[in-house]
Amino acid sequence: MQKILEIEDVTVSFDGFKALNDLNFNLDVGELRVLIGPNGAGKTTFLDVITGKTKPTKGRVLFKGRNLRSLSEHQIARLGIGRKFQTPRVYLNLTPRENLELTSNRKKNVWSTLVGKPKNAERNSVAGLLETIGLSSRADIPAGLLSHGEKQRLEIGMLVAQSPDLLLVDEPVAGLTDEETENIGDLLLALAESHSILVIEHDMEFVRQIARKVTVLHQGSVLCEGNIDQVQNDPKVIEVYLGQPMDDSDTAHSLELEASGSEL
Ligand SMILES: Nc1ncnc2c1ncn2[C@@H]1O[C@H](COP(=O)(O)OP(=O)(O)OP(=O)(O)O)[C@@H](O)[C@H]1O
Repeated sequence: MQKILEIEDVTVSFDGFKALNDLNFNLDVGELRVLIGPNGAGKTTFLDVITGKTKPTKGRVLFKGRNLRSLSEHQIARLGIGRKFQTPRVYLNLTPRENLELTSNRKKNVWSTLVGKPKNAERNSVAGLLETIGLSSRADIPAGLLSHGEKQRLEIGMLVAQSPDLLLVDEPVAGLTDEETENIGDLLLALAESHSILVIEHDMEFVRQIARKVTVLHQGSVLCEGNIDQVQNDPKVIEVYLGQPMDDSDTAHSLELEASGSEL
């Protein structure tokens, strides 16, 4: 299977503290993977080394076989990596349609004339995207009037409008209702048919909805990888989530694991 992302022995040190520690990770082309781990496990740093925001102290990050070492964040984004941050960043006074047009146009000016693929362009047309993200009937109202979940879907649409090959999605369902959470899950599953996707998420019910394979990060390394049942029943994972002194948010994470029906 062809790899879209290869992380080889990556360490990131901050003043001697290893936020990532000899990390190895691969993502297949077309795969949808979920990354979980307790607070401070290195999840954000993991995304930062992929986007080039942080450079590895040691090791290599390859995207489509290309070493990203000497590339800037901007160059890496143009190679086809799109990142969605936790809080939606949409233009609230513009409509969803205008938000999507703006993102598509910006890309067109800069880049798509060079790499434009008609099929993708068609799929990513604004009308098609509005349908994909379930906002066709809300396309022409100010985005400020959308619910939090709808804004999240709009921002995912804006990301897709830039035609990335790899989508990095950071905690997309934090603070959403159950129904909105399920909508986001369905959207990511639909996008997974034509993209490689890496999602960071704590909500285990959501992880169960979308994940085929889960990677657990702990102290900057991969602790365990497998399907959701394998991961939730792995003694090492149980220990990490429940066997250590925890702050409040760690407790919240472990409770989510419990609530999801595992044997924890
Ligand atoms: N710029 C930095 N300088 C020093 N330490 C850092 C820096 N960035 C991250 N760290 C440390 O590295 C560790 C991993 O942080 P990171 O934010 O990647 O974890 P995380 O898994 O995303 O956690 P959370 O779930 O709380 O967001 C933490 O202990 C953090 O304090």
